[in-house]
Amino acid sequence: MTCNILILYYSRHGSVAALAEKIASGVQQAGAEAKIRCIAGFNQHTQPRHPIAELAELRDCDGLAFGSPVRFGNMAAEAKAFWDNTTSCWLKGELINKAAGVFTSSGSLHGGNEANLLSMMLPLLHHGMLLMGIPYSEPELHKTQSGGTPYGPSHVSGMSADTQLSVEEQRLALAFGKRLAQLSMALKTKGFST
Ligand SMILES: Cc1cc2nc3c(=O)[nH]c(=O)nc-3n(C[C@H](O)[C@H](O)[C@H](O)COP(=O)(O)O)c2cc1C
Repeated sequence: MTCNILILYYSRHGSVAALAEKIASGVQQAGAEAKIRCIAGFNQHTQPRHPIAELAELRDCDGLAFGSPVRFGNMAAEAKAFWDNTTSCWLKGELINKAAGVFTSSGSLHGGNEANLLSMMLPLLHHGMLLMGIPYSEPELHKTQSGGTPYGPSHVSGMSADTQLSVEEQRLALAFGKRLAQLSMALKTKGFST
């Protein structure tokens, strides 16, 4: 049985995209298929790093990782606009009982990355998704001096918008991807997710 995990993100400068790629590696290590798709910018003139997401890809996924940078303590407007266009999906309950988690990147350590992760969960809860994060059995959660939270993977990009992830941020993103894939496979095998 194949299990498709959609890694859906918005990123302007590449930090959230770098986390998406690490999460995809974790998904693949767990034996599931990782599909990375980005949300288009409102004024996008450059070629996106990954294909633009289609609503059908959201409908068809078995599990979802959703990423956005922090914008004034909240998700980017582009990411919010994507969810505001998912009413047809919500009306049919197409995401109910599918596993999901969130990831982010912020400029500063206390610039709202945890608040953003929590608020990014709200549309997923309205869609009936089953949210997961990162357990403290992951040793890097105790050690990280930058990103990586129990609410989901994160990166602190600093004033220079550095897209290089720390070792701990990378390992936590990988562990999150693996856990999301394992949970999605278990839900699908048991027939709990549709
Ligand atoms: C309009 C705007 C608002 C932002 N607000 C915050 C913020 O509230 N807290 C923070 O730490 N960083 C903030 N940032 C910085 C971004 O979250 C940070 O650079 C992030 O790593 C960008 O991710 P990306 O490289 O995937 O685009 C903001 C950036 C912009 C452009």
